[in-house]
Amino acid sequence: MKTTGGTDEQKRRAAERAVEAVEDGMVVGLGTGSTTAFAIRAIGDLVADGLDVRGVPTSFASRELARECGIPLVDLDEVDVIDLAIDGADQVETTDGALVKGGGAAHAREKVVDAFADRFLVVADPSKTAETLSHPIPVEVLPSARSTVAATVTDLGGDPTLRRAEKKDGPVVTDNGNLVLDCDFGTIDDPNSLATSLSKMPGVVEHGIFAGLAETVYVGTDDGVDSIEL
Ligand SMILES: O=C[C@H](O)[C@H](O)[C@H](O)COP(=O)(O)O
Repeated sequence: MKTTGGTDEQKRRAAERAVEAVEDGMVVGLGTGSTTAFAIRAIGDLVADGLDVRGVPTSFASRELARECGIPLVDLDEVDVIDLAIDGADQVETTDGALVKGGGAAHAREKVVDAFADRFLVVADPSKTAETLSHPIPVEVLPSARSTVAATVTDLGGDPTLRRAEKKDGPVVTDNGNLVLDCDFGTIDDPNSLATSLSKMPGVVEHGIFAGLAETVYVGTDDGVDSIEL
């Protein structure tokens, strides 16, 4: 399910470029995933050198990593502002920066943090970029609404698949105690319209289309970083 085509070097370059925007005194949203992990480690190095920041984690995994890296943490409801959020993506539309997120099932908390942040920087590698979105959309659903949401997604032209756990029998259960339907809509010509339709479905907690939120996408390459300004 997750796109893993990029190299660690590409991910690290993108992440470290984004971390250049972190300044003393900031509250920083800490996304989830293998690319953002490089950013969290880089912020941890800066904290060890004396940088004063507080991080708002977006998942159990990002909280755990940030703790290991020595980053002081705060909960979202303890802050009035998030100055900057850094987060990865499963697919990035290069024309207007719409994203698909949630390959790690963290998109519900990520969307709250990324949308609330004054600046949202995306870190990615070239395997994530596309002219048009086509990655299946992760949809977090209340467990009791799994079948009704799946039926409505099918009516909308999508093909929903319950995300299965890899080292446990049964489904993936999110940090919020819900299930995930990966919904394949083929090529998505109008992400905003699909996002609106998914948001309206009773039982949907959050979907993985992040449209109109990112300020800049940093794409790490083999010899540098490409910036997509949005
Ligand atoms: O739920 C997970 C997040 O949305 C991740 O940011 C996304 O899946 C990208 O992760 P990675 O950098 O590991 O490809």
